[in-house]
Amino acid sequence: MKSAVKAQTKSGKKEEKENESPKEWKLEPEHEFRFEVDFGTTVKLKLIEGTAEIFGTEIGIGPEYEFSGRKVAVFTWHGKSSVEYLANETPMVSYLNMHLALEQCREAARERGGPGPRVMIVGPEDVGKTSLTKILLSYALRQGRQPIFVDLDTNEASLHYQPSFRNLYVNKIDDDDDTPTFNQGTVTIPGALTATPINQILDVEEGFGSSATTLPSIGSSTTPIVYYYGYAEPGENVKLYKILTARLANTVNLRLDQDEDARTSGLIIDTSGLIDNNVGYEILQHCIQVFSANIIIVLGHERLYSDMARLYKDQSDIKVLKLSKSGGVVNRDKMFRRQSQMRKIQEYFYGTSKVGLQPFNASIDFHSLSIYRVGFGSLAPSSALPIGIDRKVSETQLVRVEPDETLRHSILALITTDSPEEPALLEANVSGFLYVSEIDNVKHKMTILSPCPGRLPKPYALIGGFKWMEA
Ligand SMILES: Nc1ncnc2c1ncn2[C@@H]1O[C@H](COP(=O)(O)OP(=O)(O)OP(=O)(O)O)[C@@H](O)[C@H]1O
Repeated sequence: MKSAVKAQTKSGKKEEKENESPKEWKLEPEHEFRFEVDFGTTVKLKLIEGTAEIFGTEIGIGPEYEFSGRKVAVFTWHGKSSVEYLANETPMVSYLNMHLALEQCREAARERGGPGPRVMIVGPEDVGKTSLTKILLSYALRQGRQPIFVDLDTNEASLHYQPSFRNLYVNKIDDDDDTPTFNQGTVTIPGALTATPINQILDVEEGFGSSATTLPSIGSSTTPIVYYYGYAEPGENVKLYKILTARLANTVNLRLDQDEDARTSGLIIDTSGLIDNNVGYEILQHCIQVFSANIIIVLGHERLYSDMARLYKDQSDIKVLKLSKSGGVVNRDKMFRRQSQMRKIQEYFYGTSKVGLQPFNASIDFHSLSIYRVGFGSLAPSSALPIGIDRKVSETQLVRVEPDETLRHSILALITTDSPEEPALLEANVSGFLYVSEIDNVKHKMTILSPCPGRLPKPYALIGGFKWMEA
């Protein structure tokens, strides 16, 4: 069988004119067609014949897929042709073998009724951790599994749901079983720690999500779980990051107790690229422990692999494995990362080019929303902390933020708690995000952009370090 793809570039924000004629590529078996698309440029891609996949998700023959601000690989297992400028050295066979090994663990788990593999993917920045996560999740899904995707990379918001259904504020937390829910049909933003049961095909254009029309009901076991850390880097507030990841792990375990398919399918955990052997290792070991990860895949880093293998050599229940980085993985500079973060926030409120959303502006009184920042640490040097508060305590100290000019352009995470006390506030799950567009100090009002109209569900919000400007 022959696989052929056609790609066409479109650029120029204003005219949106198609400025390149389509090109056609034919892929040999186990070859990859790689391309990078800048922000402001769009590449349309179409599979003409054969079979192909993008980070594990199959693309169909016929439809046009659009990419902007993305770095993409189209891979085929079956193609046949002789075009030598397509990449033929890909580690996809080793990724498939990894998947097959995980499948064996899942099958054994199903027979025993026990837990499936809890896989954590670790490595430095830009080695393809998120891409491997997508591939393993997609392959598992294609075999009828329902793994939970845990995203501990606060730099990115990989979770992307086609927001065809928006009813954020009816988000409910069932106090009895302590399983917070995050409504389907939303995207999360950078700074969030999330766990999402993957039971629908991943969206090839956006990375994660679903364009399926059948969405599970609110509060079902398939809705994502979201906590707000508020910063891009786990090292920014290590104590808070550890508290929230432990909390997320606990909630995931509760979810798994109730859902046999997810339990036997296991977890795939994507991590941040922080691997320095000081706080990076401390955080990794903490995450391995709280999620009871039993398969650690080290991607593209020999030293990290040998350190991890040494650290867990006496724990026979934990396997440390290594896989190589794909030659196609692209380094993203600070600017590109920042643009990706801003785009995710934009999409949270306004949707994507395919599924647009209409957020709502509202003017609310200062006193109708209590905003808290976690930690003095990120705000002030030790010498500037209030007397009697040391930095360790201050990292998780809740500080009430009085609205003023500095709040303008901030992102707020609305949390579902009835109590303004620690730890309820600190560890509450997120029901949605708001953007503060204006502050009126005279009238004591702020203008917020909200994904849905009406009253705020709970009057508490957390603020982190993210600022955004409406384009
Ligand atoms: N085989 C490939 N061909 C082309 N591009 C790729 C390939 N694999 C990954 N990429 C791209 O390279 C970039 C980095 O990959 P990815 O996000 O998977 O790395 P990461 O290790 O998760 O990075 P970080 O930890 O910094 O978030 C992404 O833009 C991704 O789309």
